[in-house]
Amino acid sequence: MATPAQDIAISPNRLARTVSNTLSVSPTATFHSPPNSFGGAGFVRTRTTGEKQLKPFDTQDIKILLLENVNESGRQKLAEQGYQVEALKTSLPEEELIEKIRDVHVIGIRSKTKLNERVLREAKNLIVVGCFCIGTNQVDLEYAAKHGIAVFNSPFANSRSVAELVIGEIIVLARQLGDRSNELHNGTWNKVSSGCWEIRGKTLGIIGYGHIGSQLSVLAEAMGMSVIYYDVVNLMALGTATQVPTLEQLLNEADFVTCHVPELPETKNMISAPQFEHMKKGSYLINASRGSVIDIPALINASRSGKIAGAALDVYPSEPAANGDYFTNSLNQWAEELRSLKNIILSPHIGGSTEEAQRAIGFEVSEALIRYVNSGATLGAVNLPEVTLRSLTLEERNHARIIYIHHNVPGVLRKVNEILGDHNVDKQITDNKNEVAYLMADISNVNSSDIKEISDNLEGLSSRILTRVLF
Ligand SMILES: NC(=O)C1=CN([C@@H]2O[C@H](COP(=O)(O)OP(=O)(O)OC[C@H]3O[C@@H](n4cnc5c(N)ncnc54)[C@H](O)[C@@H]3O)[C@@H](O)[C@H]2O)C=CC1
Ligand SMILES: O=C(O)CCC(=O)C(=O)O
Repeated sequence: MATPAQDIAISPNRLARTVSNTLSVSPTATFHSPPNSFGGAGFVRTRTTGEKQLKPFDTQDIKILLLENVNESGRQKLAEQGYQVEALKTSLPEEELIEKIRDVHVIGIRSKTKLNERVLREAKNLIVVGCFCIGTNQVDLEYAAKHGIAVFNSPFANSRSVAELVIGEIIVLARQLGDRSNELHNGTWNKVSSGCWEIRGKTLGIIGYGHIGSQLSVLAEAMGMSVIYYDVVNLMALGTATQVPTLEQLLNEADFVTCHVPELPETKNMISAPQFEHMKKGSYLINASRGSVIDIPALINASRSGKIAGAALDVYPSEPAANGDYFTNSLNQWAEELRSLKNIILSPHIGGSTEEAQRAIGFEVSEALIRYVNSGATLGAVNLPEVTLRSLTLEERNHARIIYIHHNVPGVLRKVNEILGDHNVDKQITDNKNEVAYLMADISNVNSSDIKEISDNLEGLSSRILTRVLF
């Protein structure tokens, strides 16, 4: 038998074939018989660490759809696992998405693809969603959890990029640099200082002091700004920043107001006509969070009246699906009016679009997906309880990992353990989030015929949402 070190050296194709030592049962997937290698002399190890690599079923059977130009680092990592990966540069119209999603076990998206109930209902084989971004508002997280679909994101890999963009925008707005640049592009020299300012000594008001807001706070202070912030949570101030108790106070005091809150019902139109009233005359507004946070017609009025001296928007209620698409009134009815305003920076949702951020997100999210597909660990999942078990080792032959996602109702553990009762349950862990519970158990003394029986019995329980057996 090959030693683990020798196994590492085998060709990728052979590796992909030979690691097919596990199976998974989803509500609709057909049962995959354990390969002959299960428990036999041909059992192949893929790591040198003594850790046994579990695989859900033949690796080449795992189908992954990546949309919205997910970074190559992520695509490559997933492909290296032997999975079938299809990567598209754009998001898809809903009907096309529904056609495609029926077939896949894993989908990777960014902020544009809407995985709503209508779409997820058709995703019969889907076990996991990777949001290659921070925001997860584009996914119906509750529906996904109730159907055993885990959702992962990258909680802070692009935070710094957004914070740096905002610093740039503060200076560009204060100096009317966008307008000057446009004028000169059009052949007009217009050297002015009226209404142009240094940012030193000005007050930055940050709404939402999370990963991005707090990072921005540090950068802004380093540039000589005073920072105040408003957040629904009481949070430790960095540097000499100060938390203010109300949004109104922040709006009254800030020269620059910047929004870094998630898309929630409570943050919809958080800055609308009454809030513009509270802002200082000649102040500036920045939004690189979500398009729903600012009432754009109210912003257009505030700009036309001179209440605000400028604004920078990176996000919009409706955003084009692909590069090259038009940003016109057919997309947002006020688009052309917005485009005509003075000292308004409009960027195409690029807050997190840097090489550094996209590469890091590609690695981070693809790793979470691989971990989930191969070992069932939910660490970092945003909609399921976070559950993990230490890896099975190479010595643990004829062990299987049971993953049972179920409704959180009384008596389930007893029934599950009755089903697992003929085997030694080496380790078991369970946790719940809202109405959904996630159970992982490693059992030993399992042979290939037991696996189908265990799986069928678990699938027969009324509490079952999704069963997977990895070995
Ligand atoms: N333009 C872009 O490319 C990007 C945009 N984003 C957006 O930025 C948002 C913020 O990102 P992070 O800082 O990482 O999120 P975070 O979750 O770390 O911080 C959000 C903060 O907002 C606070 N908050 C929630 N509701 C609030 C309310 N009603 N009023 C005041 N504060 C409230 C929270 O308590 C939290 O401190 C994301 O949800 C995402 O939508 C994120 C990355 C890139
Ligand atoms: O880069 C993207 O596509 C989305 C960035 C973003 O808005 C996020 O990370 O939430």
